[in-house]
Amino acid sequence: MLTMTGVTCCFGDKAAVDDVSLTVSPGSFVGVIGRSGAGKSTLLRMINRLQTPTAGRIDFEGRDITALKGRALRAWRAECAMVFQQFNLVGRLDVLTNVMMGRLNHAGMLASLLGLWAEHDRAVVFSVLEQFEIGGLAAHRAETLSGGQQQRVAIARALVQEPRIILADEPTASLDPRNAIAVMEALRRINREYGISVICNLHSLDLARAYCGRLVGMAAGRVVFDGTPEDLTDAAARNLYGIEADEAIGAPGFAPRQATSGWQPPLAQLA
Ligand SMILES: Nc1ncnc2c1ncn2[C@@H]1O[C@H](COP(=O)(O)OP(=O)(O)OP(=O)(O)O)[C@@H](O)[C@H]1O
Repeated sequence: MLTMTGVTCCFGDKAAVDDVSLTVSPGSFVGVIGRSGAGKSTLLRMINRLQTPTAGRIDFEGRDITALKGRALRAWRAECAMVFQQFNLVGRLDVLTNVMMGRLNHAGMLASLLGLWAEHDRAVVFSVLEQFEIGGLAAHRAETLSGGQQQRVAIARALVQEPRIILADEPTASLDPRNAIAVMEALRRINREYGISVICNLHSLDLARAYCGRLVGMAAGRVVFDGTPEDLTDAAARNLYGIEADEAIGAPGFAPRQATSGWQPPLAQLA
């Protein structure tokens, strides 16, 4: 269970996130929605401590995340993997090496630097690449891939980290609708088949409604909506997005696809 209590983050005298209290149950798929500047990225970045809260407290299963330092903080970051809008891959390295970086915590730094990956780690990575239909790209340099493929590589890297939570910050923002759906399907698969919680900032309300079990709406740093996609009426959405409503609500081409995959074994059994 992830719990945020009275969490605030100020930049100068402006509160980007203002007194937010939220609880996220294990295995949830939560979409954080709201117009640009509402505080969505700052909220996610505080959970993995890329940003330090100015006030309040974040707890995960009895651990005070806000107080973590050094090795304990690094361990927490391995437990809550982050996926970014701009993928954050090393472009000149191949896909396999990029995804292997997600295993650093398991494989050890020296072995990783020398490329001495254990058979088990390689097997886990290849299995995940296959699941995301990018196995054939393992030897390709990351910078030669399309945006949608790069984002699936980034999600594969997050998954092989074996995190408890995946924090995805606008993972579809730079993708066309088809690739956006492929990326959301990858996140859904991680959530459903591995039971990993996903907290995902999304600008497209259609994607948020189609893929998230719970929507948290932010405005001016505060939580102003918290409910299921069904609870979010068009009027409430228009209120949330203000002048961005047409862009967020009306984005065409995001018809959800049904998940096609069956159950897969957890990572530990893949190799
Ligand atoms: N490092 C920073 N320094 C100063 N101000 C910041 C910083 N990061 C965010 N802000 C401000 O905090 C507010 C919230 O920003 P944030 O990026 O969290 O919003 P957002 O909802 O994710 O927006 P977007 O959808 O455009 O990414 C904005 O006014 C932004 O300008």
